[in-house]
Amino acid sequence: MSVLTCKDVSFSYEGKEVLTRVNFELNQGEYLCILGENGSGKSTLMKGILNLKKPSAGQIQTGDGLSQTEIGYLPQQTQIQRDFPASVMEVVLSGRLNQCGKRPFYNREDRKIALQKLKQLGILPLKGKCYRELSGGQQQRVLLARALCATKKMLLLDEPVAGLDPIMTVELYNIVKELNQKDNITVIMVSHDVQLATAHATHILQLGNSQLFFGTMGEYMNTELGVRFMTGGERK
Ligand SMILES: Nc1ncnc2c1ncn2[C@@H]1O[C@H](COP(=O)(O)OP(=O)(O)OP(=O)(O)O)[C@@H](O)[C@H]1O
Repeated sequence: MSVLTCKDVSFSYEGKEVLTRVNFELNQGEYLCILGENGSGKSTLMKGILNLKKPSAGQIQTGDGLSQTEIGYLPQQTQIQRDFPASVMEVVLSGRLNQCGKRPFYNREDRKIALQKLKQLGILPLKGKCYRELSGGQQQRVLLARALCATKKMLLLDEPVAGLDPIMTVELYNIVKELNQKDNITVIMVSHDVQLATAHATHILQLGNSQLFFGTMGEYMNTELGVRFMTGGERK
């Protein structure tokens, strides 16, 4: 049974369609990389999967025990978010907000999970530090720990390595690979960094305001589009 299904999904802003008829299914433990040029609809689809934007047509369904509120999300970071004046622990704990329901405070279980995720990502010693004083790579680990507080099943990552140096970039992709391969977390990632981002992907979805390709990585590399995109003939 699929964990996520997009059936004939389209999106519009102010009546203008920006993404047309997307169709794909993912199973638990798969790793999808969403590719496409600027403005091709990648972030819009991410918002749809997170239920932050309603499709203008079609349906997005979660299954196999996953609810839409249980998806961990690592958003694209803006400068304002980079300067967020909160402690690392506060940022990570905020990943538990959806699980709090009507409860207006974090409980012991929330704190236990936040500490586990900090430890898992090797950043426990940073827990009392101010988020805005961390390096870009440390900040992304904190945001990943926050996203993991929201889910055991599915992670959505929107440009997770933007602004990171090459070493931190490889480190972050390796962490995501481990979460996918060891913990069987389904991964959906948007990245500009085609070669590295797709290295561990099982599936590719390429958008160009409609669906240009969906299939396995192997199938993608057998298409002219795949070869052109992966070898740099077409950027982003
Ligand atoms: N809030 C909005 N209001 C109106 N149009 C929007 C809005 N957000 C996005 N769009 C338009 O929808 C289209 C798809 O945008 P989207 O951000 O999903 O693309 P993207 O593939 O994520 O781009 P990028 O790689 O630049 O982040 C673009 O033409 C964009 O201008």
